[in-house]
Amino acid sequence: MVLNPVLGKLVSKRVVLASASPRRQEILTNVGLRFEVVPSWFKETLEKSSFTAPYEYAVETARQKALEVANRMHVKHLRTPDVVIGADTIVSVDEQILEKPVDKQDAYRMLSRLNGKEHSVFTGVAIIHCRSKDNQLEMEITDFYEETKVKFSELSEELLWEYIHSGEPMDKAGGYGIQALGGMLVEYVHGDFLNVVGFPLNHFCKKLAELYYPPSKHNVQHKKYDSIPSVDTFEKLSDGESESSNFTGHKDASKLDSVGIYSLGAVYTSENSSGVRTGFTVPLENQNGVSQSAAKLPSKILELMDGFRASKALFVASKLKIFDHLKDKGPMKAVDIANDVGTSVCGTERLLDACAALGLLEKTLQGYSNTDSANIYLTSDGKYSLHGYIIHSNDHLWPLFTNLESAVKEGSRQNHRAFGKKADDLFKDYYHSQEVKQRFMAAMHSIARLTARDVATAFDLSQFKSACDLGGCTGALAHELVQVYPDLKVTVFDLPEVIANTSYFQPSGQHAASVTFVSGDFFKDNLPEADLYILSRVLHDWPDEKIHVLLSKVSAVCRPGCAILLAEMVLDDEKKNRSTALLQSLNMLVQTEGKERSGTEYRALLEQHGFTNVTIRITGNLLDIILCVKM
Ligand SMILES: Cc1cn([C@@H]2O[C@H](COP(=O)(O)OP(=O)(O)OP(=O)(O)O)[C@@H](O)[C@H]2O)c(=O)[nH]c1=O
Repeated sequence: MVLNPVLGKLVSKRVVLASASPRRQEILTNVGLRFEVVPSWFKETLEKSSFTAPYEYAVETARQKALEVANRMHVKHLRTPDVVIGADTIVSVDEQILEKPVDKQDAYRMLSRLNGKEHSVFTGVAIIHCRSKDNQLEMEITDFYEETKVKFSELSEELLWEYIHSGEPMDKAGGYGIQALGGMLVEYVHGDFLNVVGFPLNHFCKKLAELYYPPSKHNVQHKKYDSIPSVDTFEKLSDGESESSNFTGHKDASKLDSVGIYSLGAVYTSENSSGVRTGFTVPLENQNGVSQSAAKLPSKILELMDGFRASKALFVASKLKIFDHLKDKGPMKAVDIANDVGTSVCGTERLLDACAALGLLEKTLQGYSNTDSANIYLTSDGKYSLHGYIIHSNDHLWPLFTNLESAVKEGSRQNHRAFGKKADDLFKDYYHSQEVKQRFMAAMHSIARLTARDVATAFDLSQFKSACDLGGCTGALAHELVQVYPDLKVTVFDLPEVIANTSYFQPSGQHAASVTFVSGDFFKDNLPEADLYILSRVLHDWPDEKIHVLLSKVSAVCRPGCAILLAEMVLDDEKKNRSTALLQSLNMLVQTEGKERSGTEYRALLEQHGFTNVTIRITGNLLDIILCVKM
């Protein structure tokens, strides 16, 4: 649950935490923020002597961490994040900056320096708002730092070594963790405790308040919040505001400009720490005149309750090909669109308005037109069209999901309830009619196009000369692979009824000849020879028993030095963090005998078939990638 309305502003945005620190992830998760974790590859090697104050070093490192991730995601991935958050925590004592110790001796040196003294912990934070315009990444960076003073007691050598041998110091700035055993070393803390742990949550919320809710014009002299505004302030300020997930052009940004806190391109403001804490409740009087707390809007729950309405609005607009119409003819008035697609004017107008409010369309005096992302993702011939998957979601997944309750009660797929017939396996359902088969193939093609770059580039695959994409359907991934690795030859292996229908999806181009199609059933038939076997979104369709059949066949033809590459949504071991993947697992429940699995579960499946050196790359996108070279 999002407790804080300021954090609520991030709910509809794609937020990325550019940090591998489990503490930062926990602090932000605990307050209900939803985000993806994409650890930064920025090496913390800035020249310390070039900074006049230690906090400047922390802020600059935080900026570089966040910038590296924002740039990498923009270049590598198809969806630029809306917000990237980076942070860097350092300990400063006697004008020296202490980061994470490299070994036990280093930890000892650090802790000895801190022994019996007061030191400062600085966390620099950078918040980058991103948007992609004409394929260029535009960023607005805001940053700040927080200082907390910590004093260590006089500690004996014995205790210091005992602490070092616990292993706790190694991944922590200054060589201690105040939140755990290291708490025993500390005499006092002045300032924000969470800042020491790795993330100054309070200051972060104030910064967001400043960004998203700048003071109103009549109050413009108060340029900065030194407290977090109360709920009613937010509601008044945010009245009528639409929460587009693709950042600006969005109203928040124009508000930022109008009050001059920062402006597009003019980058960032820094400020020092401000320690005021205030609560979030708004006092109200009940009928007896007794003060009580106002009910906070459970925005997350309301959003979930409405989720199906938004999905269905998108589905219907896609089915009616409204985005295709607007791409060719927009901007158009509702009445003209209704005439063209043969729908009622009043219904069409409501649908268009809802789509505009959801950020899918733009509404101006001239009429409705597509947003940039509608042109790319929602038109049926868009560069990364999701049209096929949206129609599949509407026509196939929607009826299945209406039977989710039965699926949960019975623990099994619901195809018979949704479509009135029982098929032995998943693909028989899809391939019983030409229409359903083509719809399903278009859906798989949509997702494969969108994810292919990640699958192809998560690992360097240039040592492989041939690959076989098992269940490779239309060949979308195969074509991406041969673009990235021009020397690679890829065989797409899929059921005969699929292979017979792939021609519609083939691109023309110089590498097209490097992709060939072979029909067969990977559970029964011989597999083509290859150096690399790829299973992208295949294993999640099947129960463990069937996966063992498939992996043993792959293992049998896989020579030493050859490899297997899996692309799946990989769950965290505790199965509690990735809602997209966990919902996908429900999707598997309603229609297959498969499920989404954790890294440990995939590792265990692979290891049973001689694939022992498994590397898992969490991409932060739709699919994570697992590579395993056979020894
Ligand atoms: C003083 C103190 C620090 N830490 C951790 O120290 C790391 C600092 O290193 P960083 O470079 O800022 O972050 P990182 O862990 O390398 O992650 P990244 O953001 O990917 O660079 C962060 O983890 C913090 O929690 C604690 O957990 N407790 C404490 O009391």
